[in-house]
Amino acid sequence: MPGSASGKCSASDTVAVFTEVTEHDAQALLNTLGLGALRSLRGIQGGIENTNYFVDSERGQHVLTLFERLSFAQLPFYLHLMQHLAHRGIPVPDPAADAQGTILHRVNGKPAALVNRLRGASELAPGPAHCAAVGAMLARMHLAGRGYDRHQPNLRGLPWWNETAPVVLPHLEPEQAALLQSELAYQNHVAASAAYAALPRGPVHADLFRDNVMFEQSPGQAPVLTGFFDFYFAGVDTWLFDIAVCLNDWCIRLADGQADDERTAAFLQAYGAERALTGPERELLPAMLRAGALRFWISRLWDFHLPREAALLTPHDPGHFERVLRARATRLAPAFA
Ligand SMILES: Nc1ncnc2c1ncn2[C@@H]1O[C@H](COP(=O)(O)OP(=O)(O)OP(=O)(O)O)[C@@H](O)[C@H]1O
Ligand SMILES: N[C@@H](CCO)C(=O)O
Repeated sequence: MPGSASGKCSASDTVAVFTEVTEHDAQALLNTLGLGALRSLRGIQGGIENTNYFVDSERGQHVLTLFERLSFAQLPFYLHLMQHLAHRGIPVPDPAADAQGTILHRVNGKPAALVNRLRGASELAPGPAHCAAVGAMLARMHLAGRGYDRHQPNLRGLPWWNETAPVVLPHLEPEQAALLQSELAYQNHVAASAAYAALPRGPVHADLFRDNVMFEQSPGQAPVLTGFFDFYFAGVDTWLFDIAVCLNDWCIRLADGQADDERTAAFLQAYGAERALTGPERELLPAMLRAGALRFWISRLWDFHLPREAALLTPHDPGHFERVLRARATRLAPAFA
């Protein structure tokens, strides 16, 4: 298949990279990590960026990821962040270390990590209780990220929007191009403001959509958040940007891109109970909601019009985030809890 000598096609006969891992390869890694005998190994077909396997060992249930795009040089920031957060009680996958403390490994020539498997499942139709759980855990994660000593900017931040907008603009209708250019100009203006400079910042997830959170749910009980995962767009940015990305997914009606007030209030109230927003954060929330929509509109346009080889089973709909941006640009800020 194109782009992956060792790859095979997924069930949907697409060209996403998927590297075969044998039981022998998996056992060798488990030996390195002191995790005992392999009990089972099963490929996960869901992902579009990486090769993922469920691995059961004598010591527990894990997920093995072979990174198809990220390099050995890029990965330590993400993996050590996950370790830092996990060791501070945030439910995120904790990369298993060998006797020397190494958490980035090599399997079939690819960079690889083995993490604990989170219990539960994603909730793709969240209610206020799910949004509250995500808001509270996001605030706890931000606070737990203080003191993380590696630095990598959000690689999908303002400089990337400025670089990528000219690449996608030729593919847009004039009215869409005007919206993109005016919003970009506005975001450059916001980023140069004193209020923006005063925003608290640190490591952020930056892609905490519904499909990157797990819950366990029993009938009649409140949902229990069992983990955040897929940290491979994380970087150092404003905490408010992370909040905006979440509000734009968890608290939006997917049908029309409009905010859902009840879910928004639940999210913000729960976040604020763990960490009160500062004055500049309250001031800039409407601008950052627009920034969060712009970020995913641009990346989806880029994926849609300039698909990379061996990626993207189904490009996400860029029109959704165009609608979210239009809605955010014409609506007043959400009420604060
Ligand atoms: N630590 C984990 N615990 C439980 N399940 C996991 C874990 N990591 C990944 N998964 C499962 O594997 C699937 C694919 O993982 P992930 O979303 O990270 O794939 P990806 O190809 O890296 O990224 P994406 O498709 O989101 O761009 C997830 O939807 C989830 O079901
Ligand atoms: N969450 C992104 C996909 C990349 O993880 C999107 O919905 O466009």
